Order: sequence, then C-alpha cells, then structure tokens
Amino acid sequence: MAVYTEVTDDDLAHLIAEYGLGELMSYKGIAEGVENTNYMVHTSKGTFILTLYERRVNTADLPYFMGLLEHLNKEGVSCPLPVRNRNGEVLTEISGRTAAIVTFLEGVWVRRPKTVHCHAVGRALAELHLAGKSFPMCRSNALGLAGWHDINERLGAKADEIAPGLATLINYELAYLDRAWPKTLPTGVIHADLFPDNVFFIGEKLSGLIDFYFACNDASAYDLAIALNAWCFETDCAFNATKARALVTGYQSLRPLTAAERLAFPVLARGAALRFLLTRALDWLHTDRNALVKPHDPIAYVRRLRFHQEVTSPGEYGLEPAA
Ligand SMILES: Nc1ncnc2c1ncn2[C@@H]1O[C@H](COP(=O)(O)OP(=O)(O)OP(=O)(O)O)[C@@H](O)[C@H]1O
Ligand SMILES: N[C@@H](CCO)C(=O)O
Repeated sequence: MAVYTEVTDDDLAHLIAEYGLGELMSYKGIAEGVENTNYMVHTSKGTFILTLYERRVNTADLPYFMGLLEHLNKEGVSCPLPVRNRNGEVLTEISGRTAAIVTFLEGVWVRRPKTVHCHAVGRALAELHLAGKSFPMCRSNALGLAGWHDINERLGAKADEIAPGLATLINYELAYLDRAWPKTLPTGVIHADLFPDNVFFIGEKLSGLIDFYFACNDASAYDLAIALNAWCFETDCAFNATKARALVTGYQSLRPLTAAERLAFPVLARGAALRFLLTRALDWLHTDRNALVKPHDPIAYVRRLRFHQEVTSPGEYGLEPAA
C-alpha cells in the first residue's frame, strides 16, 4: 500500500471544483508506489491522479518536477501533465499535504520485461534527454557521489546487519568511484529512476513515463546506466546481454553516446548499482518489519554491483567502440 494520508469526500470534491474538473464521480487509493500517497480520481471530465507528497519529497523541488512535466509534454514526450487550478497554480494543499493533480496515463507496467520493451525504454530515455535540453530549470542530483557518501555515513557498520561484509564492499566501491567517476560527460535532465514500474506499455508499445520525483540535472549516460541496472538483469540477478544491447541500441537510435560516454559506461553502471544499493540498504534498516510497505531488496543491487566490478570493457554492455 501507499496511502499514507486519507482525504475526505468533501475536501476532494472541493478540490476538483477548484481545478475545474467537473464533478467528483469516484476515487480510490492506489496501492502501488512507496514514496507518496496517490489516488485515482474519476470526475465528469475524465480520470486523474491526485498525489499527496510525503516524507522524501522536498516541496521546494516540486516546481522543478511540475515544470519539467509541462515542458516534456510540450516537447511531445508522453508523461503526466499537471492540471492547473482556477488560479493558474499547479500545487495545492489537501489533508495537510502539498498535492498536485496530473492527467492519467493509460497502460500498465511490465512485470517481466522482454527485449522489445528494453529497446523501447532506451529510445524513450533518449527522447526524454533530447527534450530536456531546452528545459531552463536546474536541480542538482542529491543522490550523486557526495550524497552516496552521506548515506554511507548514516549506514556505518550497520550495513553488515543486511549482509556480512557489506560495509567493506560499500567503502571499497566509494573509494574507487571517488577516483574513477567521470566529471566532464554531457549533462542534462535525467529521470534518475526509470525502473519498470515507472514505464507504461499497451502491449509492446510504450505509452508513457511516470514518477519524475528523482529527476535532476546530471550526466545523461548515467541515466542510461540506471535503466540498464533496472531492466537488464533477471530475477535471479543474472545479467541479460541481449536486453542490454536492445536498451543501448534503442537509446542510440536517437542519441548516440559520445566516445567518452561509452568508455565511462562501466564506471557509471557501478555508480548506478551503488546508488540503489545505498538507498535500499537505508530503507531496509529503517523500515519496521511489520510495515505495510515492504522495502526493496538491497542484495539485488549488491549482486549487480559485483557483476559490474568484473566488467572489463563497454562492449559487454553492447556498446561497440565508436566507428
Ligand atoms: N499519471 C499516472 N497515470 C496512471 N497511473 C499513475 C500515474 N501516476 C501514478 N500512477 C499510478 O500510481 C502508482 C504509484 O505512482 P508513483 O510510482 O509515482 O508513486 P511513488 O509513491 O512515487 O512510487 P515509487 O517512487 O515507489 O515508484 C503507479 O504505479 C501507477 O499505478
Ligand atoms: N526505484 C527505486 C525505488 C524508489 O523509487 C528502487 O527500486 O530502489
């Protein structure tokens, strides 16, 4: 479940009226997602998603996220469009939370992605990166190298409660990334969390992207490395080279990587694996065992990291040397 905050019928009907969305017909809390409270809302004007922002979203960042969604829609990227209320504002308040209403996106997320889905995701990610070029706002990545160090400090030796030796692995990896992390790659808007549950498909056709609440400005190829970690490993954590090739080929069909990006890709893949390992480890240690929202498994990202540590060339990810 992820309905942390309840709304009352009266408050919601009032809100819908403020947004000029006709009459409230029905609504229900959405079980999926772990960060925010989401409701699906049916009104006489259509279906919408109401999001109440919870603990991890800094409300100061919301104008960036909302502005980005509006910008991407304008550029033809399929993603939720924030609805403006009668005062022309996107953000509102309900049940003591900052909230927004966005358009509903048709489609479902794919539990078992196939190669064809990976190709489509790669292409959509490149489309997003190209569309993001003209977005004027900037948000630095709070979960970059410095942020990883901060999380590691909070974890400390407790990481070993998740798996023996985990603290050592993390410290080793951070020391490596401090030396090897590329600093001059092309940057722009990145999604930063393009996991299967954030990409909707109708059949094999990608219908849109959601959940831009980690979006920021950072190295474009790092975003591709995040997607590779999320889409190209099987449930037993085995790397699927065919899916990786499909992902990077889909991406490069619109935005070919530079030679420097290809060369740096194995390091980016390690950083991306460590980023999700760290946030998952922190959640793992801080989530009550009886909590309704189960934390994601950090070990799946330990295994991905160990895989990337053994990689010797970008070719293993399907990235041939530049012609
Ligand atoms: N615009 C939308 N159109 C259709 N469904 C949506 C939309 N936005 C959210 N949802 C639904 O709500 C669910 C949770 O949304 P989202 O992933 O944004 O939540 P979250 O709490 O930020 O979750 P997390 O960051 O853990 O993925 C989605 O899986 C989807 O079912
Ligand atoms: N995609 C993240 C969850 C936060 O959105 C993870 O799988 O760890």
